[in-house]
Amino acid sequence: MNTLDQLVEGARADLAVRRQRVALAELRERAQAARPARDCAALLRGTRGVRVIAEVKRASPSKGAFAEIADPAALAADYQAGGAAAISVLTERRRFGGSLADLDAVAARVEVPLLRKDFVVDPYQVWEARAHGAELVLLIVAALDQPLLADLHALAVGIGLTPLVETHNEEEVERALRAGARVVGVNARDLRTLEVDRATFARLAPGIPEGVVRIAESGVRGPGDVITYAAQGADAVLVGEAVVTGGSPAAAVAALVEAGRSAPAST
Ligand SMILES: O=P(O)(O)OC[C@@H](O)[C@@H](O)c1c[nH]c2ccccc12
Repeated sequence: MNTLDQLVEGARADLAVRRQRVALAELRERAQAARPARDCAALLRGTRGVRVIAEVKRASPSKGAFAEIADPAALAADYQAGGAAAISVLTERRRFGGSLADLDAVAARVEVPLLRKDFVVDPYQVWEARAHGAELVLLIVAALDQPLLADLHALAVGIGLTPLVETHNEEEVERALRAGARVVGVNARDLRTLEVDRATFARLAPGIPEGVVRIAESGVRGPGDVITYAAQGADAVLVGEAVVTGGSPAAAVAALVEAGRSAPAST
């Protein structure tokens, strides 16, 4: 089984436990009581420069554990202070060390939109995202067949969430667009093999139409990579490891934001 298959299997097993504890009806009530979600596609579109989405990330399948993060809300507040346009919170427990409790804590502290980052394969998880304060939800094309991708996308949009639809090759971009994606992520890391190829964004970006938000994900090491992605047409970059493992997360984010702001527009 490849890594992505393992992650999806683990996410399904954890989901089965949560489903026993919290009924869908209860989640829906909490989702309806949540504050109104904003149109995050509009917020992320880089009319002037590239936006930065910073991620709360303790561990990864490729690196193992690399950051303690005892207080995810404090880290998120640092990201916000550094100028992050949105914050990604990993809620996958087994390999990334995240949880919905992290998402709750971050939601209580910051104003910027939150992305629920997980292996979403069931409508229940989309409702959970909204109930726990997210305004964006990750949908990974490689983990979903086309009807399920389209259904989850429609559900997310229907309850006010902005889906970030993650792709890794041309066929997945085509499927993302067919499902109605307005925000497309290009992951430089292949979740099946965990290999990073930073040329992926440049290859796929031309196939993502004008008007659809393009996000370069994974493997951003610093301001230089932000400038490169800006020139290739990125509206935003999604960065985890580089902003958690440096000394000051706020300063690390600020340096990326500054690079994104001053980067020459691609068009
Ligand atoms: O830590 P990095 O290399 O900056 O990557 C962040 C983010 O792109 C990565 O965590 C990620 C991208 N897509 C995912 C899907 C699931 C889990 C994690 C991810």
